[in-house]
Amino acid sequence: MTASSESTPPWVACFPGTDEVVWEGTVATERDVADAVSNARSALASWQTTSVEERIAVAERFAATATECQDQITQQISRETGKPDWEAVGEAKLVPAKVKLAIEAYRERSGSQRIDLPQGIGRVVYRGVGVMAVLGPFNFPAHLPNGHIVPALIAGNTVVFKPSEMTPGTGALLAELWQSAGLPSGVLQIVQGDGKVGATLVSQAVDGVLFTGSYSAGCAIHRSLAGRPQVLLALEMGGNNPVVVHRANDLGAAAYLTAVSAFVTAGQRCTCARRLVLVDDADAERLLERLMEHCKTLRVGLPGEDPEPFMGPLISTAAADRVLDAQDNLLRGGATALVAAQRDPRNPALVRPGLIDVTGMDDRIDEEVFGPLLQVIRVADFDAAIEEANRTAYGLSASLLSDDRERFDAFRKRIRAGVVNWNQATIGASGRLPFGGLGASGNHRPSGYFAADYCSDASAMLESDSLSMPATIMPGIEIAVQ
Ligand SMILES: NC(=O)c1ccc[n+]([C@@H]2O[C@H](COP(=O)([O-])OP(=O)(O)OC[C@H]3O[C@@H](n4cnc5c(N)ncnc54)[C@H](O)[C@@H]3O)[C@@H](O)[C@H]2O)c1
Ligand SMILES: N[C@@H](CCC=O)C(=O)O
Repeated sequence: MTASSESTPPWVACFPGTDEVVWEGTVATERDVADAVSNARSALASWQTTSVEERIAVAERFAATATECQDQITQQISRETGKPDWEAVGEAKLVPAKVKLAIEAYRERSGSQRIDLPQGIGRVVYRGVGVMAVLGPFNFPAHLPNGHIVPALIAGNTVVFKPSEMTPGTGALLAELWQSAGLPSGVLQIVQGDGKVGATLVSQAVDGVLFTGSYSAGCAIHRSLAGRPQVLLALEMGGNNPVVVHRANDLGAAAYLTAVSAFVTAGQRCTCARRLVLVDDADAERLLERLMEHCKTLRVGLPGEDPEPFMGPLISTAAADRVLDAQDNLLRGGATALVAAQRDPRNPALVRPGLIDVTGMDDRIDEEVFGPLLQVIRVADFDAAIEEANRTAYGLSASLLSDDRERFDAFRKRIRAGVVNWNQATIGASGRLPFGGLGASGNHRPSGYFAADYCSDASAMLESDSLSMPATIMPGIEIAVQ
């Protein structure tokens, strides 16, 4: 299933912040990538013409295998990302769960329809788009690529998958599980390597590119596809997500949900809250006190530690450096640290969460800091809070924590985000709902329940089962006597 290669450069993945090798392999050459796409193209005709029930049967075997191998998936995720056990297990469980959801979504959204029309029988028939390139991120190395791969395979596409260069082993394991489930040869190809390998894959004759990752990489892919409108591009990118708290009676719950939104997965979820928007009153102070307490006390640590940490390390020392640099820039620009994010001495990729008041800054930069750093912005009233929440080119997730229904009605009508929550964290999106964002966060609601939509092409068919002259003949055509 892995594209073969003779003299490719080696690639190792390490446990975050260390030299401990957790996966060894090779980087795909241009030739490997071209071969993988060609193999996927050769496998397409036969996979597309198998019945959907046969494809679903393979997906269900994959789900069964992934359930049996839950421990192995958990360990690989944990070794490559440093996620605490509770979190790595949670992600491993999402792998088989996605299959059930994708089958339901396929049947509900891509099931053939018959419509009786005056001119004959109308049918809407769905078939796969073709060869799909899937580019995965590191933060959910199993769940997020799986969210593209499962619906794509069920719909009859073949796939060339490039996992994140930080988490190649989890990607390789997913491909092995499909192989064990009896997926025909060529239908899922895997190529390993960094963004350059991803760019080579996108430049090949693929029919679709299903991407989850950063805005900058998504833009690069978009640019590289200019002039190829026939290639479907589904982009799931980042966010600069706000939590607005106003008229919340239970400030303890508000502080807890805000901390979870901002710091789960060490702040490395696309849906993590980056900004906390507060109407500047006494409640705001009380909420911030509780939140500062969470920042100081929540457990940061490594997988396997007892008691179990809430959050693990960032993906690498470089990623931790970027978060701490971003904090330094904010502080230099006029922000105040309520609790400064700090590196933990045990591992250079471990960072304790930070809470920074940026209200006084003249010029706040609209960028996604992918780590445990929450920026507080105080405003005069609720109207200003919604305006502030919308002050971003992104639009992925947004939460309002409030007991006031009218406030939520105003919020949901005005907020620009694909995921809009009320008295819920910004994270923890349901797989039963569409997922994705507006603006710089992406398009097509990729992943989530609506992934079924871009994995299938709809054909409109008009059918009559016998050939005869229509009842009405168009003007200007003489019909010769038979
Ligand atoms: N919206 C979402 O659902 C979602 C989910 C997870 C992560 N993300 C975002 O992903 C980012 C973190 O993940 P990451 O660091 O792995 O992202 P990334 O953009 O660095 O990489 C994602 C994937 O794209 C590949 N890639 C990079 N440049 C490429 C190029 N020019 N052409 C083709 N492929 C290329 C990478 O090798 C990797 O496989 C954050 O911005 C986060 O918000 C978004
Ligand atoms: N589905 C995840 C986010 C995916 C991106 O990182 C959540 O909402 O918790």
